[in-house]
Amino acid sequence: MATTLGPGSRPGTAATPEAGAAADQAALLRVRGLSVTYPSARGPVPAVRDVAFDVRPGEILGLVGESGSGKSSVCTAVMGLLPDGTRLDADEIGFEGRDLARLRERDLRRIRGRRIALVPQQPMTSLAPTTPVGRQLRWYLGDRLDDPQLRGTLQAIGLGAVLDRPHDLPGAFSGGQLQRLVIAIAALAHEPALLLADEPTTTLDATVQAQVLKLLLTLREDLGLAVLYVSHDLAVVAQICDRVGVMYGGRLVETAPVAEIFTNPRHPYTRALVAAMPSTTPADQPLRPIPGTAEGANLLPGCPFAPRCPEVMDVCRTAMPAPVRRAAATVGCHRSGGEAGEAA
Ligand SMILES: Nc1ncnc2c1ncn2[C@@H]1O[C@H](COP(=O)(O)OP(=O)(O)OP(=O)(O)O)[C@@H](O)[C@H]1O
Repeated sequence: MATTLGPGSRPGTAATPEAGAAADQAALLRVRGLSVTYPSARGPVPAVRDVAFDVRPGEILGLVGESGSGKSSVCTAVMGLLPDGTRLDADEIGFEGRDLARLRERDLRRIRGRRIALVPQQPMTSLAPTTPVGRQLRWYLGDRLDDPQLRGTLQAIGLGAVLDRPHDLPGAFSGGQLQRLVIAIAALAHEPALLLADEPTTTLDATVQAQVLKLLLTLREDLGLAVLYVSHDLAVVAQICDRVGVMYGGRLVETAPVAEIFTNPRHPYTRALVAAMPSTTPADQPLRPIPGTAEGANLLPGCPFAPRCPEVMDVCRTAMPAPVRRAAATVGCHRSGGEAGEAA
């Protein structure tokens, strides 16, 4: 697609990832020491534990992991939308020169939706079900909706049906159309620097999913948007991400450029995840699911993957390995990370 979405060009991506301090300084979002603990009748639930990562301008960072690994909680923490009573600890949630972990709600509200926008799993959670779509578009885009160039853009990203039927309610459109509408509103209303997309294609079939992924790539290309893309599906992440963070039991066990996740996975959990993908399994061989379950992994004092790890050592059960930088990757593993790496 032509670059028609708006002014500004893509300010650079992590296609060639840098390691070390230079990369840290270039971060748009810089998360350090992030922990999220929910209260529950059975005691505190440590959902995210001492997580650190960067999202660089114009970069798409995937956050993958199985259900319950803490991906959504990371997004909710960054947005400052954790439920009341939840404990948030963070050395830093740095974004455009401010520490979101230390901002008052009033100041966070000015950033939410404007500089950081959220694309939810279910588009209907951010649309008003009884208000025609045309009116909702106008709420967010105002008079810009009459601009032929913007209308052309909306057409080009597959929202022609929404423009042609402005009086219809959201329920009259397909899930894929509504998800594109929500993404367009999130990206075009204020032109944020960062989009948090939490499993935005989970409920869509493969063809529509591909259209939504293409839209995100277009927005990144044309507006320079950075995206934190949450998914349990490594195959989806492979299609759009520059780098991938792998979560397990509330920990970020590995972060690496997307190609390395597939060709040179360093953490045993990442290796098991890649081996379990249908696309990496020859057609005549059965899938290789990871034995055991992740139940209770977030409560373990050592590496959360230790009980299922084929390479486990005694130390893995008692001490969480410190993340170590190895080339462009960061890995937290006593066996794979500890040899010649540099402390991350
Ligand atoms: N509001 C809450 N109160 C108590 N526990 C919660 C709450 N929200 C999430 N959790 C727990 O925190 C852990 C992490 O949940 P989270 O939703 O962040 O994981 P996830 O990786 O995004 O999972 P999914 O892919 O299923 O959304 C889980 O054990 C979950 O049950």
